[in-house]
Amino acid sequence: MSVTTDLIAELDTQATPPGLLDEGGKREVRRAALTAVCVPGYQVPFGSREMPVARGWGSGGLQVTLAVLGEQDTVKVIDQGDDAGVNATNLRRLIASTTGADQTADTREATVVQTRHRVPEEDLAAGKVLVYQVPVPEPLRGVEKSVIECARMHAEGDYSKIWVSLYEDLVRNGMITRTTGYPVLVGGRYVMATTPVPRWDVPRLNRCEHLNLYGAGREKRIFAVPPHTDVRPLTFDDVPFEVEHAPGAKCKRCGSEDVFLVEAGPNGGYACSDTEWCNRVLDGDADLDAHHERAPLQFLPDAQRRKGSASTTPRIEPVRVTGGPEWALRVDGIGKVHGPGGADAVPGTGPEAGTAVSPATGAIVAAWDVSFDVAPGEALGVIGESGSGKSTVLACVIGDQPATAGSVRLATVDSGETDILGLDDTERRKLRIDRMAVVHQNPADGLDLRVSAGGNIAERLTAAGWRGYHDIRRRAAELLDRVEVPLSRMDDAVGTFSGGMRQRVQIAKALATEPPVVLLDEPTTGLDASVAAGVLDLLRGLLSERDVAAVVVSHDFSVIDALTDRTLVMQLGRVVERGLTDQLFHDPHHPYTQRLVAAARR
Ligand SMILES: Nc1ncnc2c1ncn2[C@@H]1O[C@H](COP(=O)(O)OP(=O)(O)OP(=O)(O)O)[C@@H](O)[C@H]1O
Repeated sequence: MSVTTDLIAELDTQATPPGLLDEGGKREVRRAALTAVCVPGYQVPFGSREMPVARGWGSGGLQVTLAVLGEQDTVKVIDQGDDAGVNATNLRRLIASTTGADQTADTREATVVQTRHRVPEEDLAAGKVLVYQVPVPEPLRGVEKSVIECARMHAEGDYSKIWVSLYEDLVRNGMITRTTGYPVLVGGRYVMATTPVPRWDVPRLNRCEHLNLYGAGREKRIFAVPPHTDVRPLTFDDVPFEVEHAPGAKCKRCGSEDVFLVEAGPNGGYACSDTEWCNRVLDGDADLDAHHERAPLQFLPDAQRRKGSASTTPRIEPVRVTGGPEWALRVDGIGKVHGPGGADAVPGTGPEAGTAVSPATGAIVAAWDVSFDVAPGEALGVIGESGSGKSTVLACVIGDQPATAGSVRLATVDSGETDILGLDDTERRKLRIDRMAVVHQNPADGLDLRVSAGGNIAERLTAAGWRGYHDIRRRAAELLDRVEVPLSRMDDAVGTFSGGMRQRVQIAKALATEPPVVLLDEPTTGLDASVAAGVLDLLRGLLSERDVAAVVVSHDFSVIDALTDRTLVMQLGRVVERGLTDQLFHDPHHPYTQRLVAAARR
């Protein structure tokens, strides 16, 4: 803090205080803060300026405070809960000397309070502003590394990864142990990190009277909880949110029990974290009844409440339609051209031309004019050598690649009337929750290997709206049992599993929401022959006992023969033969099919 201290000493000698933040900068902060107030919980980007404190140590909070303070304001700064700490004292003096605002240590007198770790025990009245110094604004940090993916998840309200992190915490510790930065749903829309306050302060934000402004200098974000906004801590229906509290703990100095307590030091015991409140209680200058009434006592830990309470989450029924088309999935004329020309690149490619490369444009015609449908309870095989275009067709169907031509319909979407290729990315991603599941060749593409087997299944279930912790565990156990993963491994990270077990977990996850369509991309490639045979057996059983429509993509006729009823044979992006799998296997007509069958028989 020596830079800050020197600066303050210099500022103290000047008659007219200079500004630390130019007026343009303040305006930008105020504009961002206004947007943040209009969209509660949303992180608004702003052009964070250099401040005489390190980024991550309060520069965001300082900029917000400087931008909102006027000369008639009175500012208070707390660090941890204490007005007298070095950081708090220096920031308060710096703010007062550069803005002309009055300074105070009394929350009742302050119009703007800057804080790092606490909401003051004295509730802030309407019209007051609480500014937070935010070190980590992103609630998805820790569950998602990509900033772009975090933005997508916020935009789509896709918070299943946060739910999985809460699930994993419960599995490991029997309770949610997360302390600061507890995730909350603000205004029913955005998940926000309540950084850096303890869980004790989280319920106190709900429908509070004052304005909360959060400034993150390093991450260049401002967000807000305006007065009277709903702030709900994320928790499962059957796992109550709890604040930190040790039974019987009270402040050694003032005797308060209904406050946030910290350990008192080497001699043990507890003390108020909010030193102003503690002093006022000792001086008889605190409204104890009003404080007690608003303390988050209904959230005190209660082991009885934690055990076996029933969830209110209704069971999600498999999505099925009656009276619609006979097929569950219908693909018409799918085509994909990599490179220039679109449909104009197609002539001169395909099996007859002996190439997938367009003579006209040089583009690769990965697939063209591929059509099929699959009925509930039926499995369709798509077979071809490497490079024949089968994965491309699958990628177009699931939305991983935009198709150049064709249409894809699901009976469960608008009774098959809507071409799902015309839906936007968000809508297509939602279809993958309970309408259409994929089992990837590489389990790492379908699973988070750091998360437990149960947690991976929980991700799909929470995305589908499941909010009962015990229901989720029961469902995950049922599925893992069905795919023959020992239940003793349910809470182990999938990264510690063998390839065959990972594939089984991926299959369990794909089936978790009973989707009517399942797409399997080389489901046994990469597994040892005996392990692959076990997975094939399992899939055969699962597909026959469920009313799903399956598409199985493989280069191996023995996989197709084991699982499917009908098959398409693909070569250089085109379907060259189709028919009943049995027939194709025993009486292949096309020379290419004959080669594939011969290879499988060898
Ligand atoms: N992004 C891309 N850019 C250019 N060409 C591509 C791209 N992706 C695939 N291709 C080409 O499209 C053709 C079909 O590829 P695809 O991966 O669909 O075949 P596949 O039958 O699934 O093969 P594999 O079994 O090896 O995955 C191949 O010639 C491939 O090189």
